[in-house]
Amino acid sequence: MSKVVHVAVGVIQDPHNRILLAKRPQELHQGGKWEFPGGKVEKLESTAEALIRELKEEVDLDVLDTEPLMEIHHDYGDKKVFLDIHWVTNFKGDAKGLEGQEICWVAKEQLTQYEFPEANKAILEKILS
Ligand SMILES: Nc1nc2c([nH]c(=O)n2[C@H]2C[C@H](O)[C@@H](COP(=O)(O)OP(=O)(O)OP(=O)(O)O)O2)c(=O)[nH]1
Ligand SMILES: [Mg+2]
Repeated sequence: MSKVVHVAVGVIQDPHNRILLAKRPQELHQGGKWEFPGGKVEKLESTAEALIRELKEEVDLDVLDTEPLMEIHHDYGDKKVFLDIHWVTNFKGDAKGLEGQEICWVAKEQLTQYEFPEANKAILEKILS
């Protein structure tokens, strides 16, 4: 039995109600698909700490405040994930793809035009409800 990867995920919303998406590098798990920025929670780290660290590392944003949105368990067959998803509506800075990844701010009603990993279906439903 492979163990579950605990991932902190941020649904980052700007004052124009746009959401930040990042493209997963092709060579990674679920590569080429769009994701909400985030990454693995490390040992001895809380989800909030992981989210703050990952969003700084990946998109250069300083998270000021987060709010729990939902939790998703998903089995991709080759990998099991536990996504701990938070709203991020209070942050500082201008988003940049610091790891060379493509990023974009997308109006909520345009989100359905992007290809996401399977686990994200439930997140999309929640955001759009
Ligand atoms: N960040 C993020 N990950 C997601 C989303 N949806 C989804 O299924 N995932 C999955 C894909 C990956 O298996 C995992 C994210 O882990 P990660 O980004 O830290 O790991 P990685 O693939 O970069 O792997 P590694 O090289 O760092 O070990 O969660 C999402 O919206 N955002
Ligand atoms: Mg990541």
